[in-house]
Amino acid sequence: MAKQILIVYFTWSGNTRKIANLIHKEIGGTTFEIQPKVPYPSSYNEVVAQAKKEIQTEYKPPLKTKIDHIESYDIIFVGSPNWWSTIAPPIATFLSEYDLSGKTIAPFCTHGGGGKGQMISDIIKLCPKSTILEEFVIYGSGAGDAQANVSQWLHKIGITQLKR
Ligand SMILES: Cc1cc2nc3c(=O)[nH]c(=O)nc-3n(C[C@H](O)[C@H](O)[C@H](O)COP(=O)(O)O)c2cc1C
Repeated sequence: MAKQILIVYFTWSGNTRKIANLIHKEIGGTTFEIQPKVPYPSSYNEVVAQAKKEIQTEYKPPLKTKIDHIESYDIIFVGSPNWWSTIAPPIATFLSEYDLSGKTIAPFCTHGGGGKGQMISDIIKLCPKSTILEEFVIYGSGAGDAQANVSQWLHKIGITQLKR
């Protein structure tokens, strides 16, 4: 039976959504944009300050909506922008709230020059019982033109299931 694929991501300015859409274009599956119950401010300075506080205190913001039947998915793509060298807090909430043990996680991230930072080790910490595949990392503003890179990565990690 075909593996069930879920593509979960958080985005503040749209870059990570672009990668999620490119993954979906290649392999299909279900996409889900994680949103916190209380939206982040739209001002850059304000969101940077709020994110710093949340990350320092390991705050996990409540999420707006629940994902139904997470147990039915085998492979979960998890996308986040690099926020203060780690995953955005709503992604930390997602990884903590759902039981992802035994599942395969394919992380992807966009950044503003700092690369993946500690994002992958932080994902591993929150999902000790999942198999974490090699990550996809890209500079944020290049996200829209990344189809070839995304395709190459999907082949490398062996997920090439076609949309049906
Ligand atoms: C609150 C905040 C913190 C950020 N911290 C970092 C950082 O530590 N390192 C980095 O390379 N980029 C950082 N960035 C830049 C984002 O990672 C980058 O612009 C990313 O592509 C944004 O993704 P999005 O459009 O999906 O929100 C930060 C951006 C924001 C808004």
